[in-house]
Amino acid sequence: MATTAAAAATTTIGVSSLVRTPSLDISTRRVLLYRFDKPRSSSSLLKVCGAAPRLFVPSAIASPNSVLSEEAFKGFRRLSKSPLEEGEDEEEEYGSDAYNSEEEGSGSSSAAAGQDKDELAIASLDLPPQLVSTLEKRGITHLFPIQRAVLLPALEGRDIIARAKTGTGKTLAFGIPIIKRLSEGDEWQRKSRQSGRLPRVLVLAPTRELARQVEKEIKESAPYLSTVCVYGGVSYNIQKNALIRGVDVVVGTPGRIIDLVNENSLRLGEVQFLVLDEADQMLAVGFEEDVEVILEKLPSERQSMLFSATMPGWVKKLARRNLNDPLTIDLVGDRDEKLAEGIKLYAIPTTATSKRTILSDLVTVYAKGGKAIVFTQTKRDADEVSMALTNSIASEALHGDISQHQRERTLNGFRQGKFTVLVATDVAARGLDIPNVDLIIHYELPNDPETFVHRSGRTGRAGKEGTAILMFTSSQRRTVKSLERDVGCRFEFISPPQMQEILGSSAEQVVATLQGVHPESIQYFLPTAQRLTDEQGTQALAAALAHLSGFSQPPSSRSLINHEQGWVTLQLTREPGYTRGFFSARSVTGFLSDVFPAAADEVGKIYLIADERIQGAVFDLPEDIAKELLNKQLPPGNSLSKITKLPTLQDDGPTTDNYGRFSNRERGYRGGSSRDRNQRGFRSSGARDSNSDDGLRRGGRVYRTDNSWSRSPRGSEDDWLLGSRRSSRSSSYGNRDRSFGGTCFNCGRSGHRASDCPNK
Ligand SMILES: Nc1ncnc2c1ncn2[C@@H]1O[C@H](COP(=O)(O)OP(=O)(O)OP(=O)(O)O)[C@@H](O)[C@H]1O
Repeated sequence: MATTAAAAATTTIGVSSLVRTPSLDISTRRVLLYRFDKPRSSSSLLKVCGAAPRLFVPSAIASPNSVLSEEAFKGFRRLSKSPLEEGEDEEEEYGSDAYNSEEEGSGSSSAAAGQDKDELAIASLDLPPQLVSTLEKRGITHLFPIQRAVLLPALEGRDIIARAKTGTGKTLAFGIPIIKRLSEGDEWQRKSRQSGRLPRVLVLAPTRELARQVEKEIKESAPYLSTVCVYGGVSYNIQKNALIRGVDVVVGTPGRIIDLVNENSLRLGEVQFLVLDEADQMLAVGFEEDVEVILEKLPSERQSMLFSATMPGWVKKLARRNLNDPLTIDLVGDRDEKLAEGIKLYAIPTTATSKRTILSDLVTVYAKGGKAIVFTQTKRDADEVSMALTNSIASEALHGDISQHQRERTLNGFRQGKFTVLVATDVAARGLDIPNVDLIIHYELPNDPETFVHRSGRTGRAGKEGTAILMFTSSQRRTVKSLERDVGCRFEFISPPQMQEILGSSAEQVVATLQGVHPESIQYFLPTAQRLTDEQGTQALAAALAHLSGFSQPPSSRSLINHEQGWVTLQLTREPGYTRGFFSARSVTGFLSDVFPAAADEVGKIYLIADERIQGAVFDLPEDIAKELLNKQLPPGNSLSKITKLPTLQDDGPTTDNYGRFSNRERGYRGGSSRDRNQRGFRSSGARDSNSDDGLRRGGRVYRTDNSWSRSPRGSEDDWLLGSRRSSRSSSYGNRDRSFGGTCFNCGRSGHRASDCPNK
């Protein structure tokens, strides 16, 4: 048997020799650190990695003797396909182009690359032909690194603890060896025909969606096995009937499995393979007790594989108690970037009021009509954000309060492209494998680095490219930096898309949609189109594009500072000779009072330009006021202009809107204003609601202290009280305990507030 032979070929070496062996170290680094340039095809993971990973990193709970199965893997291929590799019956078995054994020894790099790739070719492994063919039909022809790393030890029957980046094929990493082992031998032939047979494989998943996905992956790879998925929220009957008919693989969530076990519909006495998928998430969603109960009911003679992104104490304990001398396979590493290659990361500063407007612009510009998932912290946010988006972009919410039936309909609709934006909470979207998601938006900061990795990992799957954007407020800037450190990634900081970009992307999306219009429909419109073109030329087509893009009316201007509609950002610069003392925010308000008092009254945030050679500031004004101001005669030495791009601004360090000492921070709510805010271009529901919501939801987020991530001790809904009290204390009164990172308005020096200024 290939398995036995492979086991015999296994080389066992100690950890220290692994670490000391430079060639091994180098090749592993190649796997872990290689960056994608522009991988596009599903096999690009292989192209990029070249060789399979070589290092199994033992953890505290792993065997001290980790196994280097490189040689064994080669042995597995050689033994399984010896005629090919030894040059016997080559033509007869595989045809002349199946494998060029001469190239193997040529030493040319292309030959080496070919060899690496061939090494991973699924067809050249000793797997059941049916499995090879179903995988091939799904475009799966070569093993991904985690699949290669797991294959041999799993076939040897080792218990395994494994970690790999998101979307890199963990399901088939355990799926392929288990399917192979289930499908071989006389016992299988006999058992596969028995009705009422008991499951030999149990896969535990933390969420229904993940369980469904694992079921799908196994069913599609091995349709000849009976795979049943059991999870809560749907009727028991269908699941029970399937179990009664006889089953090979049960995939499910712990709660429903226990229910079925307790009423004797599911008997676990013949389970030979246990898989714990996303074990750390079992803890996060409160399944730890259920998992422990299920494990106690399993036969002790079995093989167990545990996949987990992190190793919290409970998972370690679980592994210690239930796994037998496990081999740890870690393809992530602690110091390397934990995100799959090919995911471009951006971070964008926002404010509570501008978030929703920016969100739809980000989707327009960065998803370019493709699929996007927006992550929120709470179910209510998911509903509200989805509702707000629906005005401009087809979108649906996914969270735990939505019935299982509707959740499945929503996911199918998203998969099929019936709508393009899914707004989801973390639990609902964990582990989802939706092909071709182009964009992930973290509308709210994730609770911890792992959640960030999992959210972002919904894009850039199976070697494809993707984009993830983190939205944050100025008070969260430090958390963003910590996230970079913890995840080992770098964000590119971006500004909200400019109107020109939004218009351009909207038009491109319309053009893409036009390609889907049926030629027969087009025929009906040709005469009118011809007439319009004759009369107006390209103007007619541009009008149609503008209308279809949702811009029948010219777009209203937007602030570059907080992106609110109906506001514009102006830049004031002053020649040095005309400045009395330091140029400060006070200088701006003084200037406005002199030139146009209404502008001084309405001015929004003021930021000083961070260029020592320029004395200047940028600030927001309502569009109509700005227009009037720009027509005023200015005092000598001052110049004022409407800008389309923000210059670099001085430290926005204060957690408060401190520049607003001279500004109208609460302008959306300020009583006593004589002006009608809606006329001013406020998005009447958008701006106001989003502000209050975000205030409400501020809790439940992580309060990061001492560089550690911690969930607030209280539940997310009432947590905001704690959070908002904290934040209101710091925003209204300033948090004097913290060092102040901004610039004093009085003397212009940094490090203290104007109220504490020694020169006041
Ligand atoms: N060898 C392969 N070649 C091509 N595609 C593959 C291969 N293995 C898996 N895939 C595909 O890659 C996608 C991601 O796989 P999978 O969902 O197992 O990833 P994962 O590592 O479990 O991700 P997550 O951690 O996010 O749950 C799936 O659509 C799967 O069918």
